[in-house]
Amino acid sequence: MSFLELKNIHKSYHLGSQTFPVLKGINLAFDLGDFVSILGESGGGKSTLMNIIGGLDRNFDGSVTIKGKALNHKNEKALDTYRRETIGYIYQSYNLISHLTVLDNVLVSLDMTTLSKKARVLRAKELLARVGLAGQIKKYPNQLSGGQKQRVAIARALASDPKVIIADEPTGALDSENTKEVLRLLNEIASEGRLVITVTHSEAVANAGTRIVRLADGKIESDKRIRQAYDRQDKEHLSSRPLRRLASIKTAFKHFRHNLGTNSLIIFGTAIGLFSVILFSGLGNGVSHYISSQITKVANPQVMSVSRYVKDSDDDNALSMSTDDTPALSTNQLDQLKKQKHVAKVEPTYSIPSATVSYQNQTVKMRYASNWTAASTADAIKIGHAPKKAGEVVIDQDAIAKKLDKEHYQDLIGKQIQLAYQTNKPSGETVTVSLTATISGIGHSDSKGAQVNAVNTETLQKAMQQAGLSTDPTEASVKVDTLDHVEEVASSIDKVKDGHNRLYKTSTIQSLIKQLQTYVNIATFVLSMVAAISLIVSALMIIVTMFMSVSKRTKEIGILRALGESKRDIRWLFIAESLITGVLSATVATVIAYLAQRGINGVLRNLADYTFVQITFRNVITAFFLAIMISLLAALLPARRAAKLNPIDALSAE
Ligand SMILES: Nc1ncnc2c1ncn2[C@@H]1O[C@H](COP(=O)(O)OP(=O)(O)OP(=O)(O)O)[C@@H](O)[C@H]1O
Repeated sequence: MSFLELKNIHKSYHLGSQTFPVLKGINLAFDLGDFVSILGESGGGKSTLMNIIGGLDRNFDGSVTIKGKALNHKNEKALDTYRRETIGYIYQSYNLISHLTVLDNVLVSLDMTTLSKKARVLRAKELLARVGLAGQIKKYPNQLSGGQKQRVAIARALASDPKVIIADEPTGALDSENTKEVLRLLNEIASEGRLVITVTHSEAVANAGTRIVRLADGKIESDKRIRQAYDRQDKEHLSSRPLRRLASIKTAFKHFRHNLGTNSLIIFGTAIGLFSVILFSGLGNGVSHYISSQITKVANPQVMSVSRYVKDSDDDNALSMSTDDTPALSTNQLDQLKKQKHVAKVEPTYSIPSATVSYQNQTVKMRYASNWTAASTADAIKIGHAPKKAGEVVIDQDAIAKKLDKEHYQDLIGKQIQLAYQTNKPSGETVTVSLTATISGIGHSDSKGAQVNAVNTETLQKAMQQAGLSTDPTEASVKVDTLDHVEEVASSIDKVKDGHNRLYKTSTIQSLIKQLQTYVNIATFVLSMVAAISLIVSALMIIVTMFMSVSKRTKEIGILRALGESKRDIRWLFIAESLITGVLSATVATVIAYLAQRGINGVLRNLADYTFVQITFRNVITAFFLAIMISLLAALLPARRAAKLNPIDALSAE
């Protein structure tokens, strides 16, 4: 039994409806230790036969057997393994990978062996030293002479320790000196117990081997042994494995580096889209935090106001206030509110629409006042303290205090004022409520027009009672134990029923913040859409680049397939390159976004003492996620196309 046998091989090419038979029943048997030359006229089918022997061609009739076992040409994986383990190729045009160094060209094949990284590099260096290129390992193919290139190709063909070396016109492009060296090497390879099959036009080359097979008209014309075959030494063979993923990533990275100029532009273009996503999200964060901080300054978000629910009123509107027609909350109802889960405190809220303040001999009009509750913002009190004790009052700095004593308004603390206002009893009768209180603090609101005038609740209630008014409020302020429970408490109060009728209506400042934040989110979304469009452009850019890369690298794909890489390896090669582009783009985008954040915040700080752009870690992660998704999607089609290429067609690409 011979090592490799061709049995009744028939092969035809089809052009339209025409059939061109090229091989018409080839039967050949090859043994290890032989250096066989196949001679024949041009177009006689030599290369076609080599592609069949080498496991690149699957469409033929007949069979190829290795050690008596037929190769299954239908099984692509089996063919990948066959090429990887058994076959080494040497071509007339060298077919080295231009963006890899001499060493890396040899390592491509070694990356599909089970050797350790160190052993792979060592073997590659040994093989290159054997072909006389020890000093050239860092060079790129275009820095080598033709003879040197062919010697790299020989080293690469031997790298995975294959039993069969197929050499297609290996000396066709070489001068006589280099031809001699290559033939010496091929003989040496055969003498190691390998089978060397070479295709040639040259009688001189053929005569350097051990056996000459002549092809004519698609058949074997003659098969002559001219020298005894070398001794077969069936040595231990290097074992192979599918290509390491990391090796694909490394090759992708090397190609990426090789085209750094173009790739930098693509990265920059893609980064612009990602940068806008990060920056706009950061701006959205900053603005919504700004809005909530401004609102929190005016009111306490942990407190909600509750009034009686009136049908047909514009309920659920966070900004709506109770009106004169709203029924009052009874003491029992205030108790009911206090019993709700997570409620910390319930206080009645009274608003005084217009009052007069008298101090010594002066009288000043007070546009608005209320009682002091948890909803009042302690932040607004600039001098003194809140009117928490009976008989205390806080007055507004500009509207009242400065009018009473322009120069020394601070000295008003501790002084007594009289406050009076008129209101209607339910019967329609007008009454005057008046009280005397000590100024405990002077307030100043940050929001324009708002006045900080507040009377101690107990004091106001007493004055109301004296005027014959009920102290049942139309509104109550309900303080919740923690901010997280505000929504929950509001919805449970809204659900309280008296029989079938809903009793209360809540209004939380949190819903106002939420409402405003919705606007900010909408604005951020619109900006993100703009960013998304530039991301789509970026994705298209990557797709086009990848397609261009596939057509530029068609030959490389053929070479890698011939070396035994599978379709999956090829697909992964392009996906890896696209992913590298995506991840680097996201990195560049993050750096630019942080720089822009610094610049913009620096400028805006002059307008308001606030950091408006607040890029979070989550924004950055989102950008990376988007970049990875985009590059994966962009690589999908080109990578598929690359993987689908027929290795023979790919190899013959210019
Ligand atoms: N993909 C193809 N489609 C159609 N015809 C093809 C194809 N490949 C090769 N042929 C034809 O098959 C025949 C054999 O081609 P092949 O390349 O095997 O010949 P060869 O003996 O290697 O020639 P040369 O010595 O010139 O390289 C030629 O007539 C060629 O035109």
